[in-house]
Amino acid sequence: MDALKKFDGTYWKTLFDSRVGKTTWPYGSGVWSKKEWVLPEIDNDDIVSAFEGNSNLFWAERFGKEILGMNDLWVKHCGISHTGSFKDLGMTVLVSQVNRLRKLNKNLIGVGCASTGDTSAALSAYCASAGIPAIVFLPANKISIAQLVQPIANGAIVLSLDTDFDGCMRLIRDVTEQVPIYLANSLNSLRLEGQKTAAIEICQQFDWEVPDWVIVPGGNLGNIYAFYKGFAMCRELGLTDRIPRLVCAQAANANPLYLHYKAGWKNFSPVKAAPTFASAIQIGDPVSIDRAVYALQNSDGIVEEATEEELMDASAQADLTGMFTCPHTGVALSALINLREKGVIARTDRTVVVSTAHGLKFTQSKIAYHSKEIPELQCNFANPPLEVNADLGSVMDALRSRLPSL
Ligand SMILES: Cc1ncc(COP(=O)(O)O)c(C=O)c1O
Ligand SMILES: N[C@@H](CCOP(=O)(O)O)C(=O)O
Repeated sequence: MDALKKFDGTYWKTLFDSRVGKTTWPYGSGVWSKKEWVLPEIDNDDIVSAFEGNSNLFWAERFGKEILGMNDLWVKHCGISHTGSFKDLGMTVLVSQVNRLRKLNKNLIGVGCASTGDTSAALSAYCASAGIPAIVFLPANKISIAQLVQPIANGAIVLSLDTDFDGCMRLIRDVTEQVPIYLANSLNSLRLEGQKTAAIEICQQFDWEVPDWVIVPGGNLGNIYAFYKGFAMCRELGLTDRIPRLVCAQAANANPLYLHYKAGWKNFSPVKAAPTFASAIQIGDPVSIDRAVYALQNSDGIVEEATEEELMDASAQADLTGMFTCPHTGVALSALINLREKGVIARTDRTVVVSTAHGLKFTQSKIAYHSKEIPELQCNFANPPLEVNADLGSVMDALRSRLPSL
C-alpha cells in the first residue's frame, strides 16, 4: 500500500479508466487492468487470461421498481464470464502465478482444488489454457451436470468423492501438504486479489461513486472478504471516500456464518450443510470464516439467510424481469427482499446485488421449479409450457387462456 500511495486517487482512476475496452495485453482483462493492485511484479508474458471481468452492471429496473419499489437497484453479473462464474477473476491470478513458478523450475506438478462446481470449472479452463495439469475433488452427485462437464471437457483429473464439499476440502488440504500440487482454493490469497477487482469495477462503473449496499452470496466466504478489500483499497488510495455496507447472504440449509452473526460473533461452530438448490454454497465449514467476520465487522455489515422457497422464488421473479439467475443469486435477491421488508434497505438506497454464476449452469433446478416438481415448494412463479394439440382451435384456446385481452 505504501508503494501504491505514491500516486494519488486521480492518477489511478485515470489509468484504470484508460484501459477499459482496450485489447492491449493483458489490460483488456477487468482483472489485469488493475494489475498494479493485483500482482504487480508478474511479467505480462506469464499471465494466463481469458479477458475476464468487465462484467455488466445491470440496472434491474423492473425488478427494483415493481417488486421492491426501488429505482436504484443494480445487479453485477459476475457470472457472465469465461467459465460462467466469478471464479475466473481469481483463477486468472492464481494460475498465472503458478505458470510463472513453473517457468522458474519450481517443483509444481499441478494445481488442485476442492469444489462445489465453479472453482473446478475455472481452474480446469485456465490450467488447460496454460498446459498445466489440474486436479479437482468434487462431492459426488452434489454439483450440476453443466458444472461437472466443464473440468471433464477441459481435461482435468476429476475425482468424484463420496463426501460433501467440506470433506473434499479436508482431503485436498491433506494431499497438497504431502505432494507438490498447488492449492487453488480461496484460502490462497492470490484468488482474492483477483476477485477484489469486481468491487473496484463497481465503483468505476458508477463513475467512482460508492453504492450504499452490496449483497454477496456466501459459501466458503472468500468473496465477501475480496469485495471488502477492493472497496477498502479504493477508499484508502483516494479513489472513493467511503465503503458500502456489505450483506452476506446464505442459504438457510448451509448457514454457519448467519448463526455466528446471530450469536454476536461468539464461538464459531461449523455446521453439517444440508442439500440446497444453491448447491455451490452447500458449505458448512468455510475456510475464510475469519476474513468474512473481519469484512462484515468493518463495513457495518449484515448476514441474512434464505429458505429454499425464498431463494427459488426470488430467482424466478428476477428471471421474469429478463434476467436468468442462478440459485445463489436468488439467495442474495431474497436477502434484499427481506431487508427491504424490514425497512433496513431504503427505497432510494443505491444497492448492488452480486450475481455469482450464470443461470445456464443450473437449468435442472429451474426445470424442476417451472414443472412444479418440487414437493416441498409452492413454486409460486412457475411458468410451465402448455401442451397443446397442433391444430388452430387448440392453439387459439391456449392463447386465450393466457392472454385475456384476446
Ligand atoms: C455461484 C457461487 N456463488 C457464491 C459462492 C460463494 O462464494 P464464496 O465461497 O467465496 O463465499 C460460490 C462458491 O462458493 C459460488 O460458486
Ligand atoms: N463455490 C466454490 C466453493 C469453493 O470455493 P473457493 O472459492 O474457496 O475455491 C466452488 O465453486 O467450488
